[in-house]
Amino acid sequence: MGDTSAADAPAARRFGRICVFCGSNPGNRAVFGDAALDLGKELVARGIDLVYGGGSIGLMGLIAQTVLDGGCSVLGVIPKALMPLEISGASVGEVKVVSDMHERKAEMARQADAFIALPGGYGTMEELLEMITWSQLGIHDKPGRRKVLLSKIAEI
Ligand SMILES: CC(C)=CCNc1ncnc2c1ncn2[C@@H]1O[C@H](COP(=O)(O)O)[C@@H](O)[C@H]1O
Repeated sequence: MGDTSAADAPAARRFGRICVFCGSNPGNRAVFGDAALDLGKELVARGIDLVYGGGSIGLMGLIAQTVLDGGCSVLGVIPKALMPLEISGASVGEVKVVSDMHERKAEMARQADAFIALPGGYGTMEELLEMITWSQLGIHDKPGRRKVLLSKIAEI
């Protein structure tokens, strides 16, 4: 009794901030948007902050707005060149502008304790696979604590 292992600790204590990769489009089925909303609400319920690709459109915008509205912090990481393409209107939460895609992924990985992929297109798959291979190569700086969580991926 009283000896709580890390595996038994509440999620909020194990994962302060989670990186979510997801589509820059809403997709062609309502279930994709539902999944983004559900995950956003779940992060809020567990007091977990979000790091994501910084877009205000598609599933990215949906989950970011849900987490922000729920009172958790949102950090978007986006290359300057992509801002006109992926931010429409106001940005969501704090936005960190980086120089390119490689720096974006590195910064997202640095800021996150774990990764989740929601439905998305080729960009989402590329990001997720890179995080998995970095883990395989030991590039993640806390390999024992980092986890890759694979959710549903669908081409949208
Ligand atoms: C220049 C270069 C190294 C390209 C490699 N390809 C990529 N690397 C990293 N993120 C990407 C790449 N292609 C798209 N993304 C990002 O992945 C996110 C989701 O894209 P998608 O809707 O799933 O499609 C978008 O923010 C998009 O900017």
